[in-house]
Amino acid sequence: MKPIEEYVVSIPDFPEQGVIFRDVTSVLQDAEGLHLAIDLMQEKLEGLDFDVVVGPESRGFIFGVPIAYNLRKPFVPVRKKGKLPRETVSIEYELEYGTASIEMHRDSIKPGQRVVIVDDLIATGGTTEAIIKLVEGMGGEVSKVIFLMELAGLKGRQRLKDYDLDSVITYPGN
Ligand SMILES: O=P(O)(O)OC[C@H]1O[C@H](OP(=O)(O)OP(=O)(O)O)[C@H](O)[C@@H]1O
Ligand SMILES: Nc1ncnc2[nH]cnc12
Repeated sequence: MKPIEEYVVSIPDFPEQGVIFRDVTSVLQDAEGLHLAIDLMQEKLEGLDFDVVVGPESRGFIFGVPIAYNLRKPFVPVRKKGKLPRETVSIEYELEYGTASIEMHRDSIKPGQRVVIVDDLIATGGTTEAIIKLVEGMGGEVSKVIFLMELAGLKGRQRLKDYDLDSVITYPGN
């Protein structure tokens, strides 16, 4: 089997000049790549006691749900603004390119619950920082944050230095 890094196709200048887009679809469209990605991410949670997996729309859903299912945990989606039907908590944040607003249902995390956040990629860390604020605002504790890919040059890890963060593939730049 190929190493996981070889399944990722990198596209320069997408969606704008200067960004190197690390395309997760190239991993997903290969049966071995998909299997390996989920297994390697899940390994990062071995021995960890926690209550719930939280993942952001849309690429966080792809990895968060199978990991939650395999470990028999609930999955709580973080959605882009205006999609959730019940009472929400929301927050605005900045991305590597542009700004966004995300929401969670207000009753989705109970005080004291230990949360694992799962996403495909950390760039600036803005998305994860926003999710952490929502989770902690509801009284949850963030036990760990895991990614398939980390763009180390964008310093998301430093931004989230108070949290236990792990990734499968690290790119030194962006
Ligand atoms: O560390 P950051 O700078 O916050 O960037 C990383 C986030 O950006 C991407 O999602 P995006 O908001 O593009 O949404 P998508 O998954 O729907 O494509 C990616 O899936 C992460 O969630
Ligand atoms: N460089 C990048 N590649 C893929 N997804 C991203 N999300 C934010 N930055 C990204």
